[in-house]
Amino acid sequence: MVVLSVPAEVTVILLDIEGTTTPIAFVKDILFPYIEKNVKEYLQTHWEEEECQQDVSLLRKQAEEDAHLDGAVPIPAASGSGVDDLQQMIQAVVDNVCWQMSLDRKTTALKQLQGHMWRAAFTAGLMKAEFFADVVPAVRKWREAGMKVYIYSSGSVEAQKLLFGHSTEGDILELVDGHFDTKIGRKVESESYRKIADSIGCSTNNILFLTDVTREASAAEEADVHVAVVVRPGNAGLTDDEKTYYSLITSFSELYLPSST
Ligand SMILES: CSCCC(=O)C(=O)COP(=O)(O)O
Ligand SMILES: [Mg+2]
Repeated sequence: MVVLSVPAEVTVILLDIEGTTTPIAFVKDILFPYIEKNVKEYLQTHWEEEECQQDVSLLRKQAEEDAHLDGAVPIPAASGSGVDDLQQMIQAVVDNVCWQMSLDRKTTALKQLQGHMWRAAFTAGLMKAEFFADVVPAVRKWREAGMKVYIYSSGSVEAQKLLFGHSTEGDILELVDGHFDTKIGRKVESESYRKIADSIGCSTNNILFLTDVTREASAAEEADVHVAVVVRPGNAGLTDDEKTYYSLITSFSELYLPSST
């Protein structure tokens, strides 16, 4: 078995979700289709609620920023009060959400709405989040060795908590010391990792970030965070240069903590 030694200065393990703790297939085949199938009905049912209106406002703001993009779907400002106007508005939001999802965009606006929609499905027991078999035993071991474990995902903090709270391994939320999403910054920007370190109260070089995406690994490394790229079934392939450059693991059990002999 390949073993990757965790540097002694590391006290925090920061985990990506999709492609790292959780199969991409779970996200692409279960979570995302749920949104596409239910978004219209969700908007029709919850439209008058404050939370839904905040989600729509954020999506509209994002749509304005995206106006220059090919195929972008605008969301008109709320105007008339007729039934037809409302249905047109809802359809514009649906089209915008589906357009963003077709590009697998990671905007805070899209992720916030998705998190709110998944709430009902997880709490009703309609969905359980999948984790790779090595994840929970490794996280338990790291914590026993004194490591802190945080999540940094493009999925909203609320969605992250749903996944960890309703998983095939049961409620494993207590295994996580804290959560970060794109509200702290995009995962491909190094400043986000500095802000995460500040928020945790450690130096960036006290953090080891595990992710499947090399652009994220590169941004973290630029901020002096230690990184390893996680290779899982179904993940995007890496170039030969990436395979040579990055420390690679295929299971969390390949991480060796000097303090946990
Ligand atoms: C945690 S919510 C479900 C997954 C998701 O929407 C997503 O964008 C995951 O991105 P990640 O940064 O975890 O690769
Ligand atoms: Mg990922």
